[in-house]
Amino acid sequence: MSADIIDGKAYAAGLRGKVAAIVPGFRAAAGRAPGLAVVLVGEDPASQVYVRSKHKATVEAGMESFEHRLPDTATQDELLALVRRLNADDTVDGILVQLPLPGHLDENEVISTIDPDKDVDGFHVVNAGRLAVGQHGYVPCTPLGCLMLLKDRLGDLSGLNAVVIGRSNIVGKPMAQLLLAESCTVTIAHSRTKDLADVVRRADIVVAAVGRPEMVKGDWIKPGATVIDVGINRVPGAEPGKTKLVGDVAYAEAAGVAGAITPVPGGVGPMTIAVLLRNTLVAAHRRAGVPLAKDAI
Ligand SMILES: NC(=O)C1=CN([C@@H]2O[C@H](COP(=O)(O)OP(=O)(O)OC[C@H]3O[C@@H](n4cnc5c(N)ncnc54)[C@H](OP(=O)(O)O)[C@@H]3O)[C@@H](O)[C@H]2O)C=CC1
Ligand SMILES: Nc1nc(=O)c2c([nH]1)NC[C@@H]1CN(c3ccc(C(=O)N[C@@H](CCC(=O)O)C(=O)O)cc3)C=[N+]21
Repeated sequence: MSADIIDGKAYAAGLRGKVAAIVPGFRAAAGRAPGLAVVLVGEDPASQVYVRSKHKATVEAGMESFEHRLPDTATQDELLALVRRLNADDTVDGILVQLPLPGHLDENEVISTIDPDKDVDGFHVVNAGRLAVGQHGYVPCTPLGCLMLLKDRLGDLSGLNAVVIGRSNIVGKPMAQLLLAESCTVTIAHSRTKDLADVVRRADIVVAAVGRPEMVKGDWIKPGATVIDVGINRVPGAEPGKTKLVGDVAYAEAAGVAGAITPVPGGVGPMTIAVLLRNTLVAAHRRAGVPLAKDAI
């Protein structure tokens, strides 16, 4: 048996296309384009790559991209001042501060300073609270992207056993909230979970967000289950000096058992960026008071 491959890259391209198709109507109604500000502190190479692909995708969708780069010597006060300036700037609908920040900076304080209505990452406690109680807000891009792939594949998720491995504020916890809101029976596993393999074996849906290369083995997967691999791990490649990306799931093994599985790369990663554009488009409509049909995006 061989699992269907869930093509996140193709789904994400479709979502970006939908966003791009809605932008002209927003421009006509609001007299400006939706705007996304991305803040990058320091020179981390992986972060630079992400920020560049976000910029490219934003511009391709017809939206305004404002990039702000600060040196890694930037102080907390300088970063907070920039965030406050972006909060006050009416042409900015979404603000994303690329994480992780250099160690001397306080991420929590930075995120708390972002206007929750511009928090298109969905990291502010106000948005985490809105998600927890079922109010409209902004949902973190990666778990929302995972949910879109799951619903596209499975339709109604109610009653399914879902296991989320990882309990971070940006992936695991909001993923569990979303699955709960879809009426799944949700288990959240983490580094202290006992008999993780047995917990995973009960799951109709497995979302792995751990950060450990190929930790989830094929024989942990219930036959026919849907496997969403959030992990992005850079490991040594076949040739010396080269690296490759692998997920948190042992892909080849798991693909022999699962019903469907996301690859790495080409699975969840591209969805994260597409959902960021989607969240920015929604923020622009809400902020400008331009109506957006509920099922438009
Ligand atoms: N595709 C994308 O767009 C994105 C991908 N990622 C990737 O997803 C992965 C997770 O990211 P993130 O949530 O930020 O990571 P964190 O490091 O914040 O969280 C990892 C979680 O995994 C748990 N964990 C660690 N070891 C084990 C173990 N042996 N068994 C079970 N659980 C374990 C931790 O448990 P505990 O809480 O007990 O320590 C923690 O809850 C990373 O590979 C990251 O690169 C992240 C964001 C976006
Ligand atoms: N404020 C903030 N918001 C984020 O959403 C955020 C962040 N900080 N910091 C880092 C993580 C990670 N993240 C990814 C985005 C795209 C891919 C992606 O496009 N991955 C491609 C491959 C990219 C490659 O080849 O390196 C893929 O999986 O196919 C991966 C990971 C967003 N993050």
